[in-house]
Amino acid sequence: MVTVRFLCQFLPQKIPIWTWYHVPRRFWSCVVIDKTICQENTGNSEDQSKSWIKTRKKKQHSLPPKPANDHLPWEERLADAVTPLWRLSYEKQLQLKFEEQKRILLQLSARLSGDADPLNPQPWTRGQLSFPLLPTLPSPVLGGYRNKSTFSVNRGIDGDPKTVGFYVGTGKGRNIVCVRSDHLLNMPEKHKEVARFYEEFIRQSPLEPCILFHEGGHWREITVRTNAVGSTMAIVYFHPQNLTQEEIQPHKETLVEFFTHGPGAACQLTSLYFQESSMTRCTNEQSPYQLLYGEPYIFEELLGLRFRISADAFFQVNTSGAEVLYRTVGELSKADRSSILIDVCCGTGAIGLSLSKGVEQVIGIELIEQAVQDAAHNASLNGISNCDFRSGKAEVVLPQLLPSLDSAAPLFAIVNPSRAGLHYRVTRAIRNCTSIRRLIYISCKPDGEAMRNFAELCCPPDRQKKLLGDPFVPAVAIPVDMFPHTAHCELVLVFER
Ligand SMILES: C[S@@+](CC[C@H](N)C(=O)[O-])C[C@H]1O[C@@H](n2cnc3c(N)ncnc32)[C@H](O)[C@@H]1O
Repeated sequence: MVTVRFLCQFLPQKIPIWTWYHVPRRFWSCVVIDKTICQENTGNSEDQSKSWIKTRKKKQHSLPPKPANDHLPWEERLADAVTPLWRLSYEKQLQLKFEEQKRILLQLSARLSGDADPLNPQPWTRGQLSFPLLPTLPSPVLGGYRNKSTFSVNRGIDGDPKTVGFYVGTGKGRNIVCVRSDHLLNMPEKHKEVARFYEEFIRQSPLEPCILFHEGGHWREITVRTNAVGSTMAIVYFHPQNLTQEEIQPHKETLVEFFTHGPGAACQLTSLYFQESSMTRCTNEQSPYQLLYGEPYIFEELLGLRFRISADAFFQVNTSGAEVLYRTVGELSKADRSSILIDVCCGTGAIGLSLSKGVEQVIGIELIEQAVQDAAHNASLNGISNCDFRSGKAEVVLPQLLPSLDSAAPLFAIVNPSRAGLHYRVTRAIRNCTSIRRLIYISCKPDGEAMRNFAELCCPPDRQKKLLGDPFVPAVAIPVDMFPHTAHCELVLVFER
């Protein structure tokens, strides 16, 4: 490590990012806090003692430090943090993402094999997978593809604490700097514009920004959502600290005035929401999203369907990339008309609704109440009558639901959890439901908790863990790139038994 650090001093200043790509994970997770990619769930992992469903170990890489870019302008350092592949051709990005997914899947294969017999090496020890990994499917749009962005408020390059952008540096390193996002390739102009005007607004406001909750201050992040026809929803997050409703009210009015009749009117917001929140993230039930101005929802078109999206609801951030993802999932599902599709972590219902024509029934399960209401609304909005969306934690709903369906019709499941993966009760319920012969797992972080889920689905039967059904085996994997220029990639993994 020290040697590598030493040698790095002699490398040219502008080191292409891909030079470092062979040590991707540490590099990838280095600096940025991007809260808009996925909502977290409360995945819990009891029951992880058995050796081959191992608890995720702290990653042990003998890595060089991330490329020294301290000499670069802040904007470039931010681009390196948020969109670390931005210097590469898109072809090269896809190839690197493919290699990274392969690395993860080789890890999975090794894990499923237990302790490999050194006298009888398994294919994956020679870098081969036991199932096909298809090439990474590209995003149809490469620039400004995000339909949702969340901007932070923190100290900027000039030390002004009322700066709106993204972070370079880490909390741990106490070197966070908030940098405006005007140059980021994945961000549409409209998001940048709203962020700029929000900064102008909070700089005029007599209230302080909230940087560390316990240090006081009020103005927090802003989320911007846009759609293809130019609607723009902004959600301002505000820490109330000790202010009363009467004391907050004038600031809400000033915010509305600024964005409807003041300089911010240039953004042409179609919705302005305000959420008082004293936690990193609050659901609508914990602290209601208050509509200060405009339309309550934003609408999106996808695969010929129309979707209503509430402030609290998830929708994939790259709409045309999501079309590729859902089309791929549809092709892989091999569902027949008599089957029931269980759409676990269904959000606003996009997967289930897009596949509903080909199946007898769709049952979606989703934690966020507003998303469930959207999903039900979206079914009727599109004249679809065979979908039933249930609200609650999948780990509570699914173990009750599956036994009641077990012999009703052929079942197949699609799971698309947040980064935290599935609760073990979900994987156990699927594993023990003998009617489910085919499962599609869509993961935005396959080397995280999802790896534990894969092991739970594929391990030999284990009475102690109540994993009784036949094990699944991976059948095919397809990476789908929904996040050009970043290191993120969605992985679609089909399991069969
Ligand atoms: C990656 S999103 C996928 C949403 C949807 N499949 C789509 O493509 O739009 C994950 C979803 O899981 C939901 N979720 C998180 N934890 C959950 C849980 N324990 N039970 C049910 N849903 C959960 C989130 O609210 C979010 O809507």
